[in-house]
Parts: sequence; C-alpha cells; structure tokens
Amino acid sequence: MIQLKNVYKKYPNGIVSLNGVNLEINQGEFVYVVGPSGAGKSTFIKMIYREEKPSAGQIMVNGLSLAKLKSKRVPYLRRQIGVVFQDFKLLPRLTVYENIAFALEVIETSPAAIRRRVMEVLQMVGLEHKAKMLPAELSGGEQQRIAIARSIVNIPKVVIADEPTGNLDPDTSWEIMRLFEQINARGTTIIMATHNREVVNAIRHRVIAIEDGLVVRDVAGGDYGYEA
Ligand SMILES: Nc1ncnc2c1ncn2[C@@H]1O[C@H](COP(=O)(O)OP(=O)(O)OP(=O)(O)O)[C@@H](O)[C@H]1O
Repeated sequence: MIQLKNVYKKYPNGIVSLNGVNLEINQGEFVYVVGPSGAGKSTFIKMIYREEKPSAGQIMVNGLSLAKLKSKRVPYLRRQIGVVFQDFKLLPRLTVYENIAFALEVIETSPAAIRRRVMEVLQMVGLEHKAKMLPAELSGGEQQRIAIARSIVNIPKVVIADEPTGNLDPDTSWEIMRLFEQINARGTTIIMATHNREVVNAIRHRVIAIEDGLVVRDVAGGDYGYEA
C-alpha cells in the first residue's frame, strides 16, 4: 500500500509543488494522475520512488517510511518499484538485453536466472528477437516496450509511469497501454501520470487530479475531466 499524509514539497527555488496531499493507493490498483502542466504530477510521482523527498508530511510505500528512509535503504525501495519515463531512459551503449539484465545484475542474481528472466520479460513485450540491438536501432514504441520490460524484471509491487505515451503516436500508445493492463492484471499497482485524454476516457481506472499541488478530484473509474 502507498499512503501520503499531508505531503508538502517546496523546492529550493521556493516553488511549492505539493501543498498537503493525502492519499491511499491499495496494492493492485491502477491509478491515473492527471492535471494541468506544472500542477505537481511529476513531483508526486518522484516522491513515491524517493527521487525527491517531502519537505513535510509522511509517505509510506509497502511498509517503508520514505521521509525517514536512510539513503543506503533507497536501493531496497527501488527494487520494489519499476519506473517508466516519457523519454524511455535506456542506456544507449548497452544492448536491449543488457539494459534489462542490468537491473537484475545489481542484485546478485545468478547468470542463468538473469537470462531466463530477461528473456521472459522480452517475450512478454514481444521483442525477444531484438535482444542484441541497441536502443537507437529501435522505434520509440519498441524502446518504450523495453523500458517496460526493464521496469518489471524484478517483479516489483508497483510500476510508476510518468507520461509513458507522451512521445508516441496513438496506435503505439494503445499497444503500450495494453502492456500496462497486462501488468496490472497480475496484481502490480500502476500509477501513471498522463495528459492522454483518449486513453483515460477509454480504459477506465481511478483518476486522481492534481491542481496547484492539491488533489482536487479522486474518482474510481473517472474520466479525464479537462477540455481539449
Ligand atoms: N527540481 C525542481 N526544482 C524547482 N522547481 C521544480 C522542480 N521540479 C518541478 N518544479 C516546479 O514544481 C511545479 C510542479 O512541477 P511538476 O513537474 O511536478 O508538474 P507536472 O504536473 O508534472 O507538469 P507537466 O504536466 O508539465 O509535466 C512546477 O511549478 C515546476 O516548475
């Protein structure tokens, strides 16, 4: 479970991007985070995997208190959370296989287990035949599939995605959404910040709207809610 209590974030430049956020997200939920540009969606997302620390308030993720979490425990938290970005963030000099294996190698998995697991996730995203290629040799949609494979290779409880379809055309975006649906169907929590109105309105899930650093709407099976 993920729980935020009175979470407040003021950046060093004085901007307050979260202004008292209270929320609970249960294991297995699929949650869209929507809201205008600059509303605080990315900051909220970054709080959950401890890319940013709250200035005040409490955040619990799977029983870990993030405000108190020591730096040396951050890798332990990150193993429980997969992260997918708008711009994929694959390592350009590593092959597809190596990009995914990297996430497992850092936690001392045996070479045979790494191979088995990497091929399994590559198969799940339909790209096992591209294992030896470099990211630059793939389309944007394929790169995002690899980033998704990497995000789940550790079998995390939670996958966080910040605008995962932001750089993709509509057809590719639907394919990427299908993958997130499959991952969610296996019990993984999905938290997705998005501006994609069509997706949010078509594939209904809980919608949390953030404006000026506050949750202004929180609806199960809600719609995108903003005009085009
Ligand atoms: N590292 C930072 N340092 C200072 N201010 C920041 C930082 N990151 C974000 N902000 C500010 O915090 C506010 C919220 O930003 P955030 O990126 O969370 O918004 P967002 O809702 O994700 O926007 P978008 O939809 O455009 O991605 C903005 O005013 C932004 O300028």
